[in-house]
Amino acid sequence: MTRPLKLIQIGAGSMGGALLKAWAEGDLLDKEGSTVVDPRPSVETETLCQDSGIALNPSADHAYDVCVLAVKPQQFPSVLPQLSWPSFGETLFVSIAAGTTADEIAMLLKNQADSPRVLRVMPTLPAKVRRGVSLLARNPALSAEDEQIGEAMMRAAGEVHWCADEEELDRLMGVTGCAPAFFLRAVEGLAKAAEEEGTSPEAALAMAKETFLGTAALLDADGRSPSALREAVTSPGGTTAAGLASLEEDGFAQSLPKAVRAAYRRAKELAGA
Ligand SMILES: NC(=O)C1=CN([C@@H]2O[C@H](COP(=O)(O)OP(=O)(O)OC[C@H]3O[C@@H](n4cnc5c(N)ncnc54)[C@H](OP(=O)(O)O)[C@@H]3O)[C@@H](O)[C@H]2O)C=CC1
Ligand SMILES: O=C(O)[C@@H]1CCC=N1
Repeated sequence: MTRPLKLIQIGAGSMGGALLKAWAEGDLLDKEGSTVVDPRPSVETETLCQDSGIALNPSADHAYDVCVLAVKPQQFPSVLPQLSWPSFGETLFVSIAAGTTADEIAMLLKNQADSPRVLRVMPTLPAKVRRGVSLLARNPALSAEDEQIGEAMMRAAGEVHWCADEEELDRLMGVTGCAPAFFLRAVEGLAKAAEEEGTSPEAALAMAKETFLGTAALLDADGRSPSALREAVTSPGGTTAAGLASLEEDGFAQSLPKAVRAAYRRAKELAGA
């Protein structure tokens, strides 16, 4: 892939806005030839479009290399058939939605394009700072160039992992797409614990957040596995061992696999929503 991409993005909310920021900051896009559509764009999106030259809610039509579908899965049945850009002939559709399958999307787009090619991607919110992890699902309907384009887009926002198919993507989305919320829930929980011990809310959040960030930085820099680093924190017969034992008593070992399976079940429910 050598040429900058002309992109149209439908939806620039939480995740769409994060990806847009990563793409606008790099050299992946032909920004003057790209467009964002969102009926109520955030101030951040308005500013980003103004600064980068990306068009926001224009009335004029262009031809686009890629159309990113970034509305909620529940909005797909109403939004996709209404897309009114007639220049979708050769466009690759990239969906970031949980659950909704490539076949369902192609059906919803049947009035917009003949045999639409759909790549399903599951990004993560840290894409906003180019530290995302994106799952991409192989699809026999895609060409090698489609795969290259999809991979280049998601690499501009962090790491990529190709899944053999959509089923694998749905099974793994809890480990990637949802997991930032799981980690952040742990930060919230630790901050609450500090508050319960009499610390001010600001100091409680600061210590929980910095401990989380420091641990992530250590994991990144140190070279040891998470298990080895956990053991390095856990002095034999000490306080961490007591805390970990309490977590295990509460079923901690099972709770994350259970959460990943709950996300998968919800993805299946959202397919066809
Ligand atoms: N949030 C995340 O971390 C992740 C989300 N995803 C996927 O990303 C997608 C978007 O999720 P998220 O960003 O969280 O949701 P948001 O609700 O934040 O974003 C959706 C955006 O689409 C806008 N929108 C609604 N109708 C239209 C329309 N007709 N045309 C254009 N834009 C429209 C919404 O506007 P309004 O709010 O005014 O309705 C909103 O700004 C989902 O499919 C989700 O599964 C995937 C991975 C991670
Ligand atoms: O909650 C959701 O459904 C989306 C997909 C993964 C993260 N957020």
